[in-house]
Amino acid sequence: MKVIGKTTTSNFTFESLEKVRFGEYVIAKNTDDEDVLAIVKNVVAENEKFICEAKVIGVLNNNKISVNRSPIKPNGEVKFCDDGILNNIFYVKNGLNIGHLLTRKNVRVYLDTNKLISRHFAVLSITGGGKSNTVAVLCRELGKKNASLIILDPHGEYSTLYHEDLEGKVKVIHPTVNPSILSPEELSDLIGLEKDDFDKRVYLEYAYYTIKKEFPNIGGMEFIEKLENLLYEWSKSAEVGWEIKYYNPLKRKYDRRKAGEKDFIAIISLYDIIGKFMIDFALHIGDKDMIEEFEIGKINVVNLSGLEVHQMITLVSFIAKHILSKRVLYLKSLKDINSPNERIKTTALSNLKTIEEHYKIVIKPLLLIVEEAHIFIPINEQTSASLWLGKIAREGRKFGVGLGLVSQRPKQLHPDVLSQTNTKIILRIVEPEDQKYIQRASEELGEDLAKDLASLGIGEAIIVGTAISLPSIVKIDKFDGIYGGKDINIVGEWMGLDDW
Ligand SMILES: Nc1ncnc2c1ncn2[C@@H]1O[C@H](COP(=O)(O)OP(=O)(O)OP(=O)(O)O)[C@@H](O)[C@H]1O
Repeated sequence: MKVIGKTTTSNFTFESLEKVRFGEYVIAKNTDDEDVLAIVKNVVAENEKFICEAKVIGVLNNNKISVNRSPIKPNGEVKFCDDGILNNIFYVKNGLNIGHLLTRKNVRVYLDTNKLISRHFAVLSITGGGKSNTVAVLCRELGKKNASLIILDPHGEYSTLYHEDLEGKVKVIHPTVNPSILSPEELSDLIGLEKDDFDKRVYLEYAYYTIKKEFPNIGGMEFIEKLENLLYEWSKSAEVGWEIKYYNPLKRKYDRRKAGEKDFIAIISLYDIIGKFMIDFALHIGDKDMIEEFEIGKINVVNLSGLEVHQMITLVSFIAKHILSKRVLYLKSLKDINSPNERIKTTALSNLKTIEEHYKIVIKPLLLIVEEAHIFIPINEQTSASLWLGKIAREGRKFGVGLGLVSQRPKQLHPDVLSQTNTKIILRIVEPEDQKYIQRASEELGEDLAKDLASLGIGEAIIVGTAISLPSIVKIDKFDGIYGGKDINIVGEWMGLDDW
């Protein structure tokens, strides 16, 4: 194969008598006689020849790639890059072995585990493109490294996650929340109060602090029942225009408030909402703190299926907030135990004891994978979940809390958070708007790769970012275990009716 026509430092054309495919890796010499690795970006068949346009990747030395500063030697020889060189380029020690180069079945592609997690990542594709399979393969690889994972799973796709390498490592968590450890704000969100429903939110807060004051040790459903009873009493007082007595935590004393018609309406509708919440959410109200259930070194799958969106958002916000804050507190306490200040040291020791007893998962770095991330980090509003997931995206790297966003609606994802995901695993994206949106969120995804997105097959991904040696098209392994992602065989189930 031979270079033809003019060349530059970044592109050249060559002709070949043997077949060359898009995405193929070749080596040519530059004018400093260095080996330059390039990737075929376009092939034109002309009579018996193939005219190929190649894009320079960089100068090859000892399997490392450096910037190419000299034009490709005109009329120089071009040869296929052999698998051995590519395997060395794409191998990463302690990396995640997720698949092979699309054009090279024998070249395995590894992702750098530390860079993938510490700098966050996103898995994006149209529905059916292979996101869940990709996440399952990542779990398989991370499980081998005893990773601490939390998967927030709105469709319950990972509750059936099984692989022989993950024996005993998958823990499915039925999301329960103890309302008495939520903030009044979180509890208002959880029962479905609108952000601007101030009247109800104020009375919920009054009732919340009054019950906390009068029954400091109750939790779970008992706490909600006490709230409901108090609201009922208040509604009776408000109905006849009496005063309402409530505990004010700021003044640390009881206050009184004259209740009128407007208050009565707010209180009685709040009472009804709480009653409905107790019925709809009963299975998710507990007196334990869900965070205590997460186990270190395991894949903790929080099955959110069956919940309403506002309930999912509140639970995800609660998990993200408490995971980050407990991890930060743990690391701070590890430093504070060496403080000369006795009070700081004692507090730190007590915090470490509590965390090591109840919240082991934050003792080591951990990864939070958010499926259907566009629900929780929407472009058009600041939800309580996006507040805390955004904090993890911005600050998590310092504390060893990684974020993995999975979405089939990239352009509905908040751009600030998507752009914080340094590595992008992008499966088939057909919508030009989605392609442009992803491109704006990741500088490595050049025009040439972006236009390939629509032609990717199932499980074929363009991977860009710091966790992969080179931006590449990778065929992700088909997960050789079980997860909930396989398509339902609709006609097979219908035809099976004959046997009913
Ligand atoms: N890398 C792959 N190799 C072979 N088949 C794959 C691969 N990835 C996914 N598939 C198959 O494609 C189908 C859809 O996969 P998957 O559920 O991962 O897609 P998805 O993008 O998560 O879809 P959804 O958005 O509906 O969850 C499944 O039947 C799966 O077995």
